[in-house]
Amino acid sequence: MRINEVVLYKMQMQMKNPFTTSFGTEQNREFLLVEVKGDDGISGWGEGVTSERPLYSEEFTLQSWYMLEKFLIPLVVNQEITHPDDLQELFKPYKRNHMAKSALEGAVWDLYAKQCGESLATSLGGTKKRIEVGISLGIEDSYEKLIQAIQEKVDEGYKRIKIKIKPGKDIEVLREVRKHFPNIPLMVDANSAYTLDDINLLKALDEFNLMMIEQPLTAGDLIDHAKLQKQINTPICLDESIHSFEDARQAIELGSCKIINLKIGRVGGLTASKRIHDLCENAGIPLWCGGMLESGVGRAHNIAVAALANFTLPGDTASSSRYWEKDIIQPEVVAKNGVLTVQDAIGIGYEVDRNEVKKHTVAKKVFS
Ligand SMILES: O=C(O)CCC(=O)C1=CC=C[C@@H](O)[C@@H]1C(=O)O
Ligand SMILES: [Mg+2]
Repeated sequence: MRINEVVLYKMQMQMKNPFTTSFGTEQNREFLLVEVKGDDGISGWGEGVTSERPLYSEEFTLQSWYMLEKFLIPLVVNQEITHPDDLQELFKPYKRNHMAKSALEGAVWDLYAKQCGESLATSLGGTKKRIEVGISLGIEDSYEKLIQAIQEKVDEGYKRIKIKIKPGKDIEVLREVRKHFPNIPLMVDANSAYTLDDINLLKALDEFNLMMIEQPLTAGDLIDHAKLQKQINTPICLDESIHSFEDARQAIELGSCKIINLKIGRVGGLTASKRIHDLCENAGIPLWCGGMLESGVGRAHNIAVAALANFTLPGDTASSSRYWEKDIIQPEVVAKNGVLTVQDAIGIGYEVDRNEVKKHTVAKKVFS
């Protein structure tokens, strides 16, 4: 497969509602799209899931743009690529920068699947045709608003509800939620807001019959999570501690978690995602696909990867309409009663709406 041209887009899209976590609030999403053009005018698309500020990890959009322009795109443009897996080796000399690598690698995977005449899910080895999804709710500023938001999403049929917690907004919030919703599948995401000094509070979470507690301790930590998991019944799910296959291998060996929230951008792309998937499948560690407030391109990639067999728990890939007045793909992603259908169409399975992309493009560069 020859990559004749690469187009880099910096996008700005206003989300319908602000999304607040323990480290900040986001509404005006600034992210990247990568388009790779092969022979016969076929394009592959990938999304860079950074934000304007390095709040989630050390990566941010301006830095990702530079990483792609200066180092990664030159390795790929005007090159023959035998298989998207080859990019792992090609990108190896450059450390981390996983979201930048994932944006370009994802576009090449989409092009590869289209040229093979199959869906991206199929190219990845995905077998599932339907995917159960949940929804991640940001921190609300009142109990009433949180209860109302949960009720709305339960009524829409989402298969699990994820709420954010942080010190001072945890036990009481969960008591209130469980008072209204004693039996819904419920999980919490702490986004690293706690330490082992909070052990008694973290033990108290066992009372709420949570599916899991996501990333309670420091980003990147495995040792303290392993100590914590031995002392609480609630399964720990890791997000910001799993940036690679190696992290996943060590987390499993140490017993740092019982579940992993896989994010394609965080681990450096679809090839790494497949490797982590296979490792976790063999170790009996279930996965679900996390979200980074993606546009439809990133959402499509998340659906494709969640078609792999060991993605057995509902992920965060909610409908496009939860985030955007109008998405940049057609058709939009629509979860029906908390279930998404994996597209049979080739590649990511959705058409990229070039007019919509143009409306939200604030910078663009063509490499050929
Ligand atoms: O895309 C979605 O709907 C999930 C959003 C979400 O929960 C997150 C987005 C980005 C960083 C995190 O704060 C958080 C997460 O931990 O998954
Ligand atoms: Mg998380």
